[in-house]
Amino acid sequence: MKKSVLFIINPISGGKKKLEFPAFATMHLDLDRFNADFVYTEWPTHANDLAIEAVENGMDIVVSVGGDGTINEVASALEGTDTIMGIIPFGSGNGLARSLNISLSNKKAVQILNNLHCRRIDSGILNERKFFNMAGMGFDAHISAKFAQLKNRGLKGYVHTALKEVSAYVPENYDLEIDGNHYEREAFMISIANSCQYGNNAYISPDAKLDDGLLDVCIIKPFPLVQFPVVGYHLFNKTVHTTSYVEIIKGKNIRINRKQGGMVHVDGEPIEMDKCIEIKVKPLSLAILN
Ligand SMILES: Nc1ncnc2c1ncn2[C@@H]1O[C@H](COP(=O)(O)OP(=O)(O)OP(=O)(O)O)[C@@H](O)[C@H]1O
Repeated sequence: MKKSVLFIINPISGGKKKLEFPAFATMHLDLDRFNADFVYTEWPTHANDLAIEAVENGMDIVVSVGGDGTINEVASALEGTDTIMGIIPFGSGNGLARSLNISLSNKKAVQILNNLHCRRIDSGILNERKFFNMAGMGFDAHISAKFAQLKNRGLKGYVHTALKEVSAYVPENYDLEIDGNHYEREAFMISIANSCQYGNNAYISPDAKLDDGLLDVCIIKPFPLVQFPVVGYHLFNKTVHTTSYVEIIKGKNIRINRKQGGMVHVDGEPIEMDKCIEIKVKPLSLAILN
């Protein structure tokens, strides 16, 4: 029997037009195996509504056509259900797709769906908000909030925003409890990594595995601004965890107390939250075509 598949397309992700996508996907999809439908999101969070509806309607597969934010909305609906997720990377950073080795070529990404090969990955939950690639607080959450206001998405916009904001940013103090152990740290930012990278092959936690039942708490300590290019070099060289600026602690149950409430991000989507953050891992809770 043919599998029903719904493609949920974010028209703005990655700053790329996607008007041709349904015709393109139909051309490369194995139509002996799939009945395909396509829908464009019309507002932020719409992908989540559409994916919830698809699960209720008994769709076999829902494909996110977008970046990590779109994946987050779709996967949040699919996680813990029998509906399988597919990914066509069309974002700015594509962190999860890259970590899963899903090709950035649209044609190859569609052909991956044809194989119907499925794997399960862990997900994280941060104060009731699910995440699948990366969550965090501190500088990157601050940048996510600024970036969300930009019309011009993409790596260039992100780097430009980060460079503009970094000199004025003040590191914060955090109390952490990770699987019962306590730590007090001053940090430029804290990333909770399910996958190994933020996106664009910036590897914050090169050893992180998507299916090990663990999250990697990456504490990025304050560093002199002149070291910014050095830290950047190590990020892209998969060696940042060997520098004195990054400490990584793996765990399942994580509690982080800040001095005051502020921005947090889940898969790059900024959210204002209270000062206490509780994070848990849900092992192997999402099935993905890969
Ligand atoms: N029709 C729409 N109009 C405006 N915003 C939308 C629409 N559909 C989705 N969005 C929002 O677009 C934002 C960006 O999506 P997404 O994260 O997938 O792309 P990206 O940021 O370019 O890529 P990445 O996260 O991989 O860097 C999300 O916050 C999502 O809620």
